[in-house]
Amino acid sequence: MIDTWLDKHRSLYTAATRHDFVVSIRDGSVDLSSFKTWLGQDYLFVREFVPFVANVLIRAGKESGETSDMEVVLGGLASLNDEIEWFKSEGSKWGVDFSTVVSQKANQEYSRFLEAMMGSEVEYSVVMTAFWGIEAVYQESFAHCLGDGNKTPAELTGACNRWGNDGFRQYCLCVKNIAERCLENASREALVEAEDVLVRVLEHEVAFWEMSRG
Ligand SMILES: Cc1ncc(CNC=O)c(N)n1
Repeated sequence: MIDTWLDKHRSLYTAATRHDFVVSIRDGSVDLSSFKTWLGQDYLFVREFVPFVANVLIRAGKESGETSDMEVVLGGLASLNDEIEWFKSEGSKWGVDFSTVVSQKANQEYSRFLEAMMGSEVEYSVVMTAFWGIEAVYQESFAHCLGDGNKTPAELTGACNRWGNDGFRQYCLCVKNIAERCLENASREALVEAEDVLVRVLEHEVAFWEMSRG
């Protein structure tokens, strides 16, 4: 199901996973002020993403019928704990003071979307599809920066490894499998909604990368 949707929305998926900012990290031409802007905004995003994932965790425990779903999501939540610590150390490395960073419009809109996804009327299959999309865009984007022939600056490989590593890729595949299993049993209405939510995630991710332009 998900691969069919990605094929249908291929140009949007490519825009989200091969954005100029990501390509500039890979080819080494990245503007460091763009990187700092992204770092500050992403730190704020991740703080909003934690309650969303916690909500997914609760639903995985109650609604999934598969004990392994909860373990997969718990793994994701645990890595967000490390991630917040990583952001703090990157913030001091780059001289970005998160306490003064103001959430930009694209970030606020993404947060509002995450909040809407936490409503009990949103089906588990739809939430899982959104969750997969959010994680997969970062995995694909940063793995690209580590791929053959990259000229990624050494000081940025930490960021790329965080989401581009093989463990994160495996975790995204687990989330995708959960979403696919849920979509197999979903109603026609839920399928329409899940596709729409996936498209909106991709649009939010493109707008998020766009903030790095300053
Ligand atoms: C805007 C955005 N999308 C996805 C991720 C990846 N998930 C958790 O870190 C992220 N950090 N930021």
